[in-house]
Amino acid sequence: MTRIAILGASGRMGRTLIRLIGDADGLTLAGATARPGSDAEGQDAGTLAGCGALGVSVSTSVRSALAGADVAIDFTLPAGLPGNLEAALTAGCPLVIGTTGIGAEGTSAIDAAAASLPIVYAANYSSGVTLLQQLVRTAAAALDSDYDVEIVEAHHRHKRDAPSGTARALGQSVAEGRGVRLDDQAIYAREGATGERPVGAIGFQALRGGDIVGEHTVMLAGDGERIELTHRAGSRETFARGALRAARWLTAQPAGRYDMEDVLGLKG
Ligand SMILES: NC(=O)C1=CN([C@@H]2O[C@H](COP(=O)(O)OP(=O)(O)OC[C@H]3O[C@@H](n4cnc5c(N)ncnc54)[C@H](OP(=O)(O)O)[C@@H]3O)[C@@H](O)[C@H]2O)C=CC1
Ligand SMILES: O=C(O)C1=N[C@H](C(=O)O)C[C@H](O)C1
Repeated sequence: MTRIAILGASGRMGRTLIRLIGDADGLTLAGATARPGSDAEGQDAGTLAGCGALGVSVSTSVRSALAGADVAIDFTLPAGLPGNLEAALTAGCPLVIGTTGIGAEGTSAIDAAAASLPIVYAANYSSGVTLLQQLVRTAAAALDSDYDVEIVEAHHRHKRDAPSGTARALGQSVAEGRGVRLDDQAIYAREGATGERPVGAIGFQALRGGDIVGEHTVMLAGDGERIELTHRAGSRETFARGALRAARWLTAQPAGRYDMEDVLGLKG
């Protein structure tokens, strides 16, 4: 039995994860957290998730939620990351992190913690997007900068970061395929007299509206043709299933930072 703590239990992803844990063989909910001051504090995590009581109260103490957990899954917001990392390090609890918008500082903090803790970080836990990253790397390596790359993403109206973590990761795949640095090529906004498109630029466009779960298209536009590689998530369960798969896998790994390609065994 793998005992899992969910950090961000009151959120859209947290509640989806708890429902799946409630239904899964071999997984049990060991702890659950919400933001300090949250209305969810003290409620049964299963009741909150809509799958019936599981006997685990939502806590605002990450430390107490990790006591008795084999692994924790963090889908909170960037402000929650430092405290979650600190508590996981103190408890020696492996951590699967899905929070996006964490910036360079958050990435460095994850790298530092991964020196002594097994951590999986992925901006998108779906198998489809993990494969898409590989396809995009291959396409970008095969087609030179005569093909202009634009990455378009669409998400629900509640999303707080833009472009999405997945769009940034796909931009990183393009950069790796082309042997360039994403920071040198990224264009995140266009308005007014922009001038012509710079050769080799990697453009990003973010759409927000309604209940769109998450859609990403990488367009490679050349003269007379264009390729579009698209992933559409129809349900948050696709991310949650991937994160649970990562959690099971992580309990058997040594300290280090891993991604979803490691979990799925896609690295050569
Ligand atoms: N990697 C992936 O595959 C995916 C990543 N995501 C990312 O996961 C994150 C969560 O998404 P989603 O579930 O939609 O977001 P929600 O806003 O629905 O949930 C956020 C959760 O984090 C808690 N929280 C907010 N601020 C803090 C804080 N400062 N400290 C501790 N906990 C906090 C909230 O508690 P409260 O309810 O009390 O405010 C809530 O439980 C986002 O960054 C999103 O981009 C989303 C889907 C897939
Ligand atoms: O906030 C979301 O909802 C999602 N966030 C992730 C991201 O920023 O890429 C993954 C997914 O697209 C849903």
